[in-house]
Amino acid sequence: MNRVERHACFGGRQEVWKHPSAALGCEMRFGVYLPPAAVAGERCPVLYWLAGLTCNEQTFITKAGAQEHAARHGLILVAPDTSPRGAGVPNVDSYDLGEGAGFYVNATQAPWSQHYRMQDYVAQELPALVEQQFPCTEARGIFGHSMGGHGALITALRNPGRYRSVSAFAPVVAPSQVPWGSKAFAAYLGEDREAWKEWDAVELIASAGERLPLLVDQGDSDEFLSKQLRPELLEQACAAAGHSLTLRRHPGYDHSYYFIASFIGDHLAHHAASLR
Ligand SMILES: N[C@@H](CCC(=O)N[C@@H](CS)C(=O)NCC(=O)O)C(=O)O
Repeated sequence: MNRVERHACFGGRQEVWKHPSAALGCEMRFGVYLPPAAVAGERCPVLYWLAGLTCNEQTFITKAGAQEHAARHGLILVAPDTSPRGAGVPNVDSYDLGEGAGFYVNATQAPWSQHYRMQDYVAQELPALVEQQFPCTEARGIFGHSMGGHGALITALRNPGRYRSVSAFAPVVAPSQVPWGSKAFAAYLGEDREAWKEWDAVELIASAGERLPLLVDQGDSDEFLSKQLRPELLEQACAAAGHSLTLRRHPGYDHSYYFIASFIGDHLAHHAASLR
């Protein structure tokens, strides 16, 4: 594993690392923010951010403004890329499939199945690397945006006991029922919709093995709200299952990182309350 960037930031350090990924079969990069406590050698909890379509490991670290809050709470932030990339990795000329659009699933269909194993990467391989390299406690949280909000929800729901906290900004809550998710799942998982259920938060909520309370923020001027995000489906699923959900709808906010930056402090506080 090699460090490719290092910047002083709010008394701690923002870094970017690259490493060969066995799960994905390519080189991957991730951003890691080390709060002042971690720089001083104290073990800190780790909060994982999963970004949305078209993003990479730079998007969150340059746009969300999370470092100031992570410094205060003593949280390590880890922000991976959104898909495998590079020579030999299948891709198509489309912003919502292939590179930048891994959807945090393990693909089962050719040509995707050899490299597109983002669930194994974010839930297993990356935490193992991070916990080896940086001063971490065993407390993990996970959050994300849009496709990455979907990723955070399903990763927490599929791995009971692995995370202590979860939240999302404008998540794709029911990929099986919306165009982005249907397109990606048909390609990565095949046409059998039964196989999609284990990668769909609204489906997973009913039989969740653990009921971590969910914090979800959603802008009501989000251009993807009614077609792709559909938070009311998560509301209904949580009500039916007795799963705690705080869904906050914010008038005037869109889908961008300006929205994320406006409420990122609340999410860091939500995670710190469970992780510290
Ligand atoms: N209209 C966008 C659709 C994709 C999009 O909105 N991506 C969101 C996540 S789903 C994002 O965070 N984009 C990167 C950014 O805002 O920096 C595009 O084609 O780039």
